[in-house]
Amino acid sequence: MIWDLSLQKTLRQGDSRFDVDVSFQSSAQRVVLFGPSGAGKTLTLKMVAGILAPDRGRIAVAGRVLFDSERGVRTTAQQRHLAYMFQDYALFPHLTVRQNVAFAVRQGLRNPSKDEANTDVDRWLTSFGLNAVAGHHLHQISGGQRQRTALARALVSRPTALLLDEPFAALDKGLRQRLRDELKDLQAELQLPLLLITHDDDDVRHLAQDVVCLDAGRTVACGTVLASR
Ligand SMILES: Nc1ncnc2c1ncn2[C@@H]1O[C@H](COP(=O)(O)OP(=O)(O)OP(=O)(O)O)[C@@H](O)[C@H]1O
Repeated sequence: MIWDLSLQKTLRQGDSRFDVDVSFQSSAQRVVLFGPSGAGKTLTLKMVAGILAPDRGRIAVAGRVLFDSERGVRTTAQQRHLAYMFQDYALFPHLTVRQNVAFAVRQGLRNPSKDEANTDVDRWLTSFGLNAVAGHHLHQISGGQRQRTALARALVSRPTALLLDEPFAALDKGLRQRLRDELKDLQAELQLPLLLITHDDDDVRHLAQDVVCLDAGRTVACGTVLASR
């Protein structure tokens, strides 16, 4: 089993309340989380990443138990060693492409210097075709290059799995297609478990080995979600 999740959490904000009750098991490496806006996809990914604590449940990825409320297992996000890529990429605008990628391997609190040598950083800058813009700041590069910078930063820390929240949402159709293919090749090469959120049917068709559908905070049969589109 690659993904073994059972998550329960209640969130409250003022008078409103949102209940998450998500469970799924999958032996597929590439799993897509699919569902309408507000279904609880990002909350689910944040719980897997260790950014948000479930009230109860169990999270195991590729055989490692990351959280188990019954057994008192609660690993931190750092201990989980998963790479999480946010919807807006969460890159640092004041750093260059190289510094953003190197950020994940920095030592201590100091930002990486502009041309500090690091073979892992070089490897990913080269793999993603970012060498020519390595010294550029984020406003000087394209949307696709920003997306690749975020992916390179996620991979440079050698994660044990990749969690991506709408990684292609900000891109036009052609670029989206190309980067989707690149991601698929990369995942196959590294054999990294991948959990990806999307709204896009094409992502589901091309990337998913397994699809988990969410609606109103719950795992539901995919027939209903796909049919309502
Ligand atoms: N801290 C919070 N307190 C209360 N409710 C919250 C909190 N965070 C998120 N929610 C609610 O939980 C629901 C699910 O949010 P989530 O971000 O997981 O949706 P999503 O499926 O990722 O949607 P989208 O596709 O639009 O990104 C939303 O209705 C949101 O308002």
